[in-house]
Amino acid sequence: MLQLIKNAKVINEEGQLELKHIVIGNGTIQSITDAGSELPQLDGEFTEIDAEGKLVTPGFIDMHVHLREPGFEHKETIESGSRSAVKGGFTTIACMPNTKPVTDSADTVSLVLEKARQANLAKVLPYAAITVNELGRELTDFEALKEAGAIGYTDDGVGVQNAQMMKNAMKKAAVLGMPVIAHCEDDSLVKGACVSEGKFAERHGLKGIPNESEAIHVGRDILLAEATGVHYHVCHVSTEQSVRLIRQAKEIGIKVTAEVCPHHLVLSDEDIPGLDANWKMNPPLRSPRDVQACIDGLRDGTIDIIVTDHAPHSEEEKAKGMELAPFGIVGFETAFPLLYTKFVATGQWDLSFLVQRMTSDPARVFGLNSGVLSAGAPADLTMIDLDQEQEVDPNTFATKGRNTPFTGWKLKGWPVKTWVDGELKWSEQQG
Ligand SMILES: NC(=O)N[C@@H](CC(=O)O)C(=O)O
Ligand SMILES: [Zn+2]
Ligand SMILES: [Zn+2]
Repeated sequence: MLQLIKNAKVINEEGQLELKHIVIGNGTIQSITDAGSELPQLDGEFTEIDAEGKLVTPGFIDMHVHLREPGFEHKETIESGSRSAVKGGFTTIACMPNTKPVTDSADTVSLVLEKARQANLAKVLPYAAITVNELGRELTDFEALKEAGAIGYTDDGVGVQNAQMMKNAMKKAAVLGMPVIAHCEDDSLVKGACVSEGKFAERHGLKGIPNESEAIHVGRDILLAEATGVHYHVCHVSTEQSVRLIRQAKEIGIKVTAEVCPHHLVLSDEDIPGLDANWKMNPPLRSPRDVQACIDGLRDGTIDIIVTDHAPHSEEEKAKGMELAPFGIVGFETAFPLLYTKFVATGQWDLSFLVQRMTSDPARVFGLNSGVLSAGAPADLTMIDLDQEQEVDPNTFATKGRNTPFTGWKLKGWPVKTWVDGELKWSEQQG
C-alpha cells in the first residue's frame, strides 16, 4: 500500500529546507513533490501521515557498530541493537566481527544475516574478521566471507600488529574489490592503559594511551594501501596526528577514507568527571587540541563520515571502574541530537553538512544504494523533530546498554519516526 507523508521539510540540493509531499510504496520513494501544489493524486488505498513541517532525511547509515551477537547477548542482541538503531534514526548499520565466536567464518556471517532478517528492523551489513579469531596470526577465508555476505574485513577491537599480515590482507581484499577497515592501535605503545595520555591521566596517576599508538598504524597502513591499491578505511579517528596523515595521503591520491565518532567531536579528556567507566572507550577521549583537529578534519573532508561505534556493555561490567571495565559506550540513540545540538543549533555547521556525513557520504564511501532522498531510492527515511528538547535518560534506551557519558544532557533534534524499505519500524507514539 502507498503511504503519503505530507508537509515534510526536506533538505534540497542547495542545502535549503523545502516543504514537500513524499509518496512511498513497494519499498521505494515513488515521488517527492512541492507542498505548495496540490496533494499528489494516488490510485487505490493509501495511508497518510502529516509531518507538520518536521524534517525528513534519508535514514542514517552507521558503518561502525557492535551488536554483540553471537556470544555476548547479555550486552546486546541483533534484535535489541537494531531496535536501538531505528529509534536513533538509523536504517542501515554495519556490525563489527568481535563477537563470540568471532565473525571469521561464512557460517557466522550467515547467522548474523539470519538474525537480522528475523529482527526485521534495520538493514544489517556484517563485517568479517581479517584474521582468524582476531588473533593476528592467520588470514581468514576472504573469498568465502565475501560470498556469505560480508561487506569488508576488519579486526575491530584490536589492531593488526604485524605489517606483513596487514599487507597480505590488503592485497587479497584489493583483488576481491573489498575494503579493509582498521582499528589502529599499536600494542607495544599501549601497555594496559585505560585513558589517554594527558591531563586526566596525570591528575589521577594513571598510565596513558599515547596518540602515536593510533597514528603509527594509520601511517603504516597508508603506505600499505598505497602499495596494494586497496580501499583502506580508518576506524574512529581520534588524534591530530592521524588526521594529518590521512589529509596528506588523500592529497596524493591514496585510496583512504576515515570515520569519526560523536564523542570524539564533543568531549575531551578534560571533561571526564572522575573515575567513571561510562567515559571509557577506545580510542580514549583525547586532548581539546585533538578534538579540534577531528572537527577540522571532518569539515575539510579529510574525515568522510560519522559513525557511532555503538559499543554496549552490561552495568556489572562497567561497574568494575575505570581501570578494569571494558572499553566502549553506546551511541545510536544520542548521535543525531548530540551533534545537532552541539554543532547545528549553535550555527557552526549547516544542517545539510551533518545529515550528509550520516547518510549520502557513508553510502558513497561504501557503495550503498541508500542515503539519498529521490524517486526510485529505497524508502529508508527518518523523521526528526528539531525543536523537541529532552534530557538523555538511559532508562528510556532501546539498547540493553546504559553506558553513556551523556546522561542528563539536554538535547534537541530527536528522531520521531523511522522507515526501512517503506515500512515504519519505529515511531515515537508506539514507544
Ligand atoms: N570502541 C570501544 O571502546 N569498544 C569496542 C571495540 C572497538 O571499537 O575497538 C567494543 O567492542 O566494545
Ligand atoms: Zn575499534
Ligand atoms: Zn568498534
